Amino acid sequence: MERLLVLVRHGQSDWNLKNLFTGWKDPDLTEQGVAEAVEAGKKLKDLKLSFDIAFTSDLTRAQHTLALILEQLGQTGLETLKDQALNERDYGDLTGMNKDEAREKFGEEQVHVWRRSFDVPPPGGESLKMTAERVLPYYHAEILPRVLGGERVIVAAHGNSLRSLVMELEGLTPEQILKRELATGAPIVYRLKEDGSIDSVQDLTD
Ligand SMILES: O=C(O)[C@@H](CO)OP(=O)(O)O
Repeated sequence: MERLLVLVRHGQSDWNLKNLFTGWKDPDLTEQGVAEAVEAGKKLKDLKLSFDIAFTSDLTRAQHTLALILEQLGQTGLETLKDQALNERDYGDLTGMNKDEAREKFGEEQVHVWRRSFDVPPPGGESLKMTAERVLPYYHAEILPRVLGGERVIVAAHGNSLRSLVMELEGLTPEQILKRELATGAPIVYRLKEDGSIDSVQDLTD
């Protein structure tokens, strides 16, 4: 049995381009983001992958990325489950703020802690730990059983919701996940063992 799980972060969004904290805000993809999603679809097609079910968040940039990938695969209309459990981490009061301006205002170190520490939430928002506390129960209840049951699964979501999933899958420590960045539009292809641990991983980042 194949037990295929592909994770892909959405392509560049309008707010990625403008360098704004995005979180639960809902900007669409830029032209470059569209191109990245199409490229992701082509890479999966080159590997001759196809899927039985897709999961995505409640946010446009992830849904749009998934739609463009499925188009490349000739799988438009694939059964897709959308859930806000897979949304980006909520950036709270930082949402909409320019990341460079935030560094000037609060200091480089503080902003880095808010962006990449495991358990320090940005003011009014979610830490990676809090994000994991909603992503992982959803993963274990809805996604993993499908993979273990032999359905080929693709998940299109966000930098931090996927980092929390990668942390669990790859067994990374809070220190290791701090340094793990996910590129926009770069699929990671996992094949899992019967117990849900990783059999093989192929990162399709250029
Ligand atoms: O703004 C955001 O929502 C995220 C993802 O783009 O940013 P960061 O890289 O700071 O986690």
